[in-house]
Amino acid sequence: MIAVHTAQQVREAEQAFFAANPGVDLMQRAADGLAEAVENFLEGRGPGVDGARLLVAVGPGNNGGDALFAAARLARLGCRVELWATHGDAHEAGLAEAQAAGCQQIDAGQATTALAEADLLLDGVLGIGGRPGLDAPVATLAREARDLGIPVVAVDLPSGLDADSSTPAEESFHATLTVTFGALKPCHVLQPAASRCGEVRLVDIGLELGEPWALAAAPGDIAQRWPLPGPTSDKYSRGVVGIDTGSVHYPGAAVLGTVGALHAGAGMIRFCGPGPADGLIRAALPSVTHGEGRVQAWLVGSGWGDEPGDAERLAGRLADGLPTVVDADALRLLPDHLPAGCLLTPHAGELARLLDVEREEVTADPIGHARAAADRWQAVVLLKGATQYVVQPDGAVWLAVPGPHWSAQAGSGDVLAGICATLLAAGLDAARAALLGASVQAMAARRRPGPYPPDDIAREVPAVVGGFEVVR
Ligand SMILES: NC(=O)C1=CN([C@@H]2O[C@H](COP(=O)(O)OP(=O)(O)OC[C@H]3O[C@@H](n4cnc5c(N)ncnc54)[C@H](O)[C@@H]3O)[C@@H](O)[C@H]2O)[C@@H](O)CC1
Ligand SMILES: [K+]
Repeated sequence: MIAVHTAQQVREAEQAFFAANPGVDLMQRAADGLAEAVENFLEGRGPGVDGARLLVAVGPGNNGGDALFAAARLARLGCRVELWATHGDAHEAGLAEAQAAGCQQIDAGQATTALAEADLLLDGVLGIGGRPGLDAPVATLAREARDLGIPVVAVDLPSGLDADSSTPAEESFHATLTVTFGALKPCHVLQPAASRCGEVRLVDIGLELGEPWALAAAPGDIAQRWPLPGPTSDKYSRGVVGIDTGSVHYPGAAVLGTVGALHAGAGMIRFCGPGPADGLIRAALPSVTHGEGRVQAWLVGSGWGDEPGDAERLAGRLADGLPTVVDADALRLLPDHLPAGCLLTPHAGELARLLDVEREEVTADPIGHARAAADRWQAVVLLKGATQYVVQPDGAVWLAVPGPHWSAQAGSGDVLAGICATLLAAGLDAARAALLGASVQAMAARRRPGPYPPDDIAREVPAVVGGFEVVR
């Protein structure tokens, strides 16, 4: 799992480092890592470092300082470097060093001309001390770089972003590569801000960071944690999933959830939903059984619509006291108390309704709202979207492996709820079920980028899971 820390946590670690190591200059470590990353980028992209033309946008703080010391190193390696101090002031020692190494200082007007001929724009305008958004001349440069297709390497984070927020300001740089120091910050991993960062490279500058703000899963984490069958496995030990989803109006959601549960490796599925879906599942998925019986976890809510008797339908399933995935329409009907080990799977709109707030409030602070729901219902919340947040009642946050943007389509959530129910039935706790379920669906979608329907992506899950056995 990859640790994510807030800007404040990084600042505190920096202060502690300076107190313990008074003679060490962290900016030089950052500049070393940054220069090396730019060098690799130029080598990988064709022009190479010798003779490459760099435009460096330098802000007033230490982010600009990092950029200036790195620029000096790159100039000494043969780059032709032009510097624009975007706010007049620039890190004094850094500027002196860059000029001594042969970097040329230019003004705003010259920066536009220099950009057109640059192989790369180094964005050292603002880092973790930046307020969101860009002043007009810098915003213009950022836009021109995009229009001209000039690659941007961002120092620490693309200027204009708030380090701690998933929501990007309208004006920011759009980086091809972001070179960050000490730790990943929320903007590097949370969509849609993360899409402004491009590839993210972390440079270790020796900071000692405490408890992370969140942990982000990588594919290897999922491979290590996925429950695989062994020589003593049978259908009961692998887990029996009870599915009570679908309605007269929405039978498809029930089919999709059942497809998801089956392709994630359920030992057995008992489908207990109403008529139309039951018939469709009988025809399409012959291994699914039908009717009541012993199960180890329930999946409820997907495709229920708004029917009289839904509250009783939910209460009846929760009365079993089993771990339950509560999805979609059942989220509107939550009682005050849920059995231990339940998983709520709202998207932003459903979470907003659950908490009686506007959807925009949830998208502005997804984690805060997911925490509020997890605390109120003492259940794990999987908040779905471009970033999938797994939030536990104690406030801990995990981030699932991200998927391609193609996954944003009707039916993905139904499949995901089915995958999670299989993992609950296999005995995983709700947080692990959510993390693994959301991640494996994303990994399956990554195998088939394109507008494939969610059931096609579900049918890709066995190949991903089969690969876990090989890795372990
Ligand atoms: N904290 C750390 O551990 C380390 C920080 N380093 C670098 O230092 C950076 C942080 O430096 P600073 O704290 O000096 O902050 P920044 O360099 O991010 O920016 C602060 C300056 O920009 C001005 N400013 C903020 N928002 C603005 C806006 N929207 N438009 C115009 N001006 C704005 C502020 O008034 C201040 O003068 C990091 O991002 C990183 O690049 C590295 O040198 C290594 C270690
Ligand atoms: K920056």
